[in-house]
Amino acid sequence: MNQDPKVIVALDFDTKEEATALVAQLDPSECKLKVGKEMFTLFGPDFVKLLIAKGFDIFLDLKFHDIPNTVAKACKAAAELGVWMVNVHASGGLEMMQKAKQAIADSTHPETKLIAVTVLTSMDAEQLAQVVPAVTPAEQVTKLATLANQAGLDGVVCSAQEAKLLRDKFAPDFLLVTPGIRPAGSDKGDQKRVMTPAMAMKSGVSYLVMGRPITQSGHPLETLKQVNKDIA
Ligand SMILES: O=C(O)c1cc(=O)[nH]c(=O)n1[C@@H]1O[C@H](COP(=O)(O)O)[C@@H](O)[C@H]1O
Repeated sequence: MNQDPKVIVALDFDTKEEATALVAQLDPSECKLKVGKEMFTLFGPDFVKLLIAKGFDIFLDLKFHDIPNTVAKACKAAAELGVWMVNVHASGGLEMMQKAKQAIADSTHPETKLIAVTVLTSMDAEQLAQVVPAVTPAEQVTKLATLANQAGLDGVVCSAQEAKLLRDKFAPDFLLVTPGIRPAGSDKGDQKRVMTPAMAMKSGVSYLVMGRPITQSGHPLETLKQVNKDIA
């Protein structure tokens, strides 16, 4: 029984029925689950609590980005739902991340992990240049991860392409959580900075976030089992 599965399945569905039909096939020893903006907006905290009650570790991916006071209170509220992990955007700044971390520490669930999104995996160099000039994705990821580390966060969301760089720079327990994971031959969709599951783990990633390659595969359970085998 694996107490700490490495795959986080992103539940990006617009009906509760589709999500629960998938979840019914899954076991908390095989994967964790991610609830993001779409499902949280549609179905709220009760949906999250239902998944927690089934024994899954839940990554509540709401990517908070606001003034420090607002983000701190939102992170406290998220932690007190009993989720395993919460995230903010590192570009919200050092003070925002420090206050968020402190709010979780002062909450009823201080063990909740807090990580920061660096550069979205859907952005390539060209798209990044439209918002932050004269910097490569790797440089920007490193800069924001350094800030998150300084703020005392548990880790970052980055692409697996930056994982080796960050793994060499930070302590082994600094979590690298990587979306943009695509098994060989699968559709990239809107993801730009991608890597296969096995390569990502070899690069020092802590957890793989996978949505469509599993949920839209037609046989999600088998796909998940194959990924778990590939990274074992
Ligand atoms: O924070 C995230 O989870 C996240 C950050 C990021 O940079 N890129 C990214 O794709 N995500 C999320 O990870 C999931 C990836 O899903 P797929 O592209 O379907 O595998 C989605 O739910 C995204 O919202």
